[in-house]
Amino acid sequence: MSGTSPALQPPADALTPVRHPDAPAPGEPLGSHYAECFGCGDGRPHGLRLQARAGEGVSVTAEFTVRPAHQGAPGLAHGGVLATALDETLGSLNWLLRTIAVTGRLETDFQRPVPVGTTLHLEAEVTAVSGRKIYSTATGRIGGPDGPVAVRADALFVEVKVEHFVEHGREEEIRAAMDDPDQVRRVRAFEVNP
Ligand SMILES: CCCCCCCC(=O)SCCNC(=O)CCNC(=O)[C@H](O)C(C)(C)COP(=O)(O)OP(=O)(O)OC[C@H]1O[C@@H](n2cnc3c(N)ncnc32)[C@H](O)[C@@H]1OP(=O)(O)O
Repeated sequence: MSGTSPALQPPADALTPVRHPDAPAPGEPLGSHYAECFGCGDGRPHGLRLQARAGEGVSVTAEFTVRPAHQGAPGLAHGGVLATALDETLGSLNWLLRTIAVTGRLETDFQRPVPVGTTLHLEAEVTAVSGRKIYSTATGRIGGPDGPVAVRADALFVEVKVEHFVEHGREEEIRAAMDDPDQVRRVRAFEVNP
């Protein structure tokens, strides 16, 4: 069964998303936005280490290989981990818009089981923008980029100011990210428009 709730239907006057002029070229890897990110960082031993690259328009592709630490049932990926892979891929679209945004709603369909050792081939795109609301959709395929869809999601990201992280994040991590001498890493940690 699949379907999208009314909260994820863009309003009739929603705008077509616009790729930021400084967005990485299609095919270019986006790299991790934050080393400690469970979705894409190298600093988390059991993290997903998802690798995303820019696509055409406001779209990305990404891969994530399911490891034993990601199991739910024996030999199968945990559904929450798969939702994380979708969320991370969708979140990386922010870098093409150069908008700071967080997931407000994520609706996921799990259509096929995903065994350990499988590489999930993900694609995501922004479909519409309305004020602070960013509507997007993603699929995860197995067996190759053109293989059958195993998981899919529709999402609503909501634009926030950098204060969202500063006010709500634990101080020690915020401080460490803010004090990073590497300007690019500092900017990417919060996906802030430089
Ligand atoms: C740096 C990038 C990292 C990327 C990592 C991957 C992405 C993530 O996992 S982010 C982490 C998970 N997400 C979060 O922690 C977000 C927690 N939630 C919040 O902080 C708030 O609820 C937040 C910011 C989403 C919205 O709050 P607020 O800023 O007060 O906005 P609010 O006025 O309530 O809503 C704005 C609009 O969005 C809509 N909206 C907000 N939440 C939802 C929702 N869950 N479903 C549908 N619509 C929603 C509202 O209806 C409103 O619409 P309209 O403008 O038409 O009235």
